[in-house]
Amino acid sequence: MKIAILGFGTVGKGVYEIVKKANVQTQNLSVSHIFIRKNKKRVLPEMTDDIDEIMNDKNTDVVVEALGGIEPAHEFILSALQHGKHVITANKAVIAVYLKEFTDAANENNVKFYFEASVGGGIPWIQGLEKALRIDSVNSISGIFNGTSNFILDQMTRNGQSFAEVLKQAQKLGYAEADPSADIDGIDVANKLCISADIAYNINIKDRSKLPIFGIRNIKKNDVKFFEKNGYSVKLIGTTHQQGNKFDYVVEPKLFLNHTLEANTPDNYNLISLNGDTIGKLDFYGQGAGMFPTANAVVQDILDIVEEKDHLKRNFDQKMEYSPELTSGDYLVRSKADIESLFAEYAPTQEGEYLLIHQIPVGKMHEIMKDVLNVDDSSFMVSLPSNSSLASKGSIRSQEAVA
Ligand SMILES: NC(=O)C1=CN([C@@H]2O[C@H](COP(=O)(O)OP(=O)(O)OC[C@H]3O[C@@H](n4cnc5c(N)ncnc54)[C@H](OP(=O)(O)O)[C@@H]3O)[C@@H](O)[C@H]2O)C=CC1
Ligand SMILES: N[C@@H](CC=O)C(=O)O
Repeated sequence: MKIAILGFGTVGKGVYEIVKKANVQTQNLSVSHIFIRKNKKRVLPEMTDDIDEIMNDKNTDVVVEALGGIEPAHEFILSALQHGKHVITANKAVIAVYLKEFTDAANENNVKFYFEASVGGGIPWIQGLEKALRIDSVNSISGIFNGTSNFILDQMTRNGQSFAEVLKQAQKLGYAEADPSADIDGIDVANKLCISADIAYNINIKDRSKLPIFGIRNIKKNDVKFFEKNGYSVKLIGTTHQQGNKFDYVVEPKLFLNHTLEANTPDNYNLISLNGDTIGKLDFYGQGAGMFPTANAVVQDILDIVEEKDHLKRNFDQKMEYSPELTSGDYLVRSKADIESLFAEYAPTQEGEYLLIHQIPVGKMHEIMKDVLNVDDSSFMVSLPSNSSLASKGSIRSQEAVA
């Protein structure tokens, strides 16, 4: 099977090296082309800057898109599918927007569109979710979906390093996106959660402008210390629940007691959980970012094509409504501005530097936080786990589905 790799960065190079190493399973794979920019030096014989040469090459069976971003990735993926080539991509940004279009194009052209590496890096999460869906309805998904932010929060907690210092390390290690604001502002988690929810509920989330997303850009060493002193670790979490024809969806920092699996998920690792009606809670854990874990997931998809292993068929045509009120929770907010009146309905109490907000609908919390950021753009918020002692003493309670 001949493979063209579009983009020769962290993931593209990883795929190239795994294919070149050729063990028993991969020995029939070879790289036909590597697509690079026009201004780049061609240091390998497979390199080309001519995309048409790849699309028109009848001997190339699979295109691995590892460019990142929306365009030209979207254009090249569609074109490859229309030229009768299977496509594998790790690019969650483009899939989150065009999953249905790519799936339809793959079906029309009788080829495969696989994207395991796009969520959870090396973790077989999409495969696990699809397997669960063969039997169950999956009514919630939650977890740590971003390696860079987990690495940052983990290093800040364990080694007391500053945010800026650790972000640089994550970039050097190849974990961060080309524009790392996607990692730290929660956009990358949002993309991965959209893809997961689309598959789990067989929907096509189109309008993402109203979805509540709050990242870790504003977290300070002192926040991490305060949480630690109270027995908590902070993690950037993506969560979705489904109830009847409604679903919710949120990306936000959340506290976890120090003995929990989430609190003990280190470095670039991800921990993603689903809840199915017969399987119950199922956890998926592994490296969520980095060259070889991600490339491994890409090559696994290629091997599924070689072995003619079909993935679950979804048409993303169920109609479901996003509900900002399906879940409520307790939050801590740190802001230099006088914000108590904004939360007057939700029994705010002062906890040291923080305002503790009780049982507020998640959508409402995020809406008000936009106003808070308008008056102080360094404000930070964190969601509290269910039954947290901090919230009940007035000292930190919870996010619970209003079932
Ligand atoms: N790194 C990781 O751990 C993971 C990454 N991913 C996803 O995989 C994809 C690739 O990520 P990664 O390898 O880290 O990114 P990199 O930035 O390391 O690599 C992307 C490569 O593609 C090249 N490229 C971008 N646009 C073009 C273009 N228009 N024409 C030709 N070449 C282009 C870049 O060149 P240049 O440098 O000149 O811009 C670069 O060499 C992204 O979608 C990312 O979200 C998914 C899971 C994990
Ligand atoms: N930047 C992403 C890469 C993998 O998806 C992350 O840090 O998780």
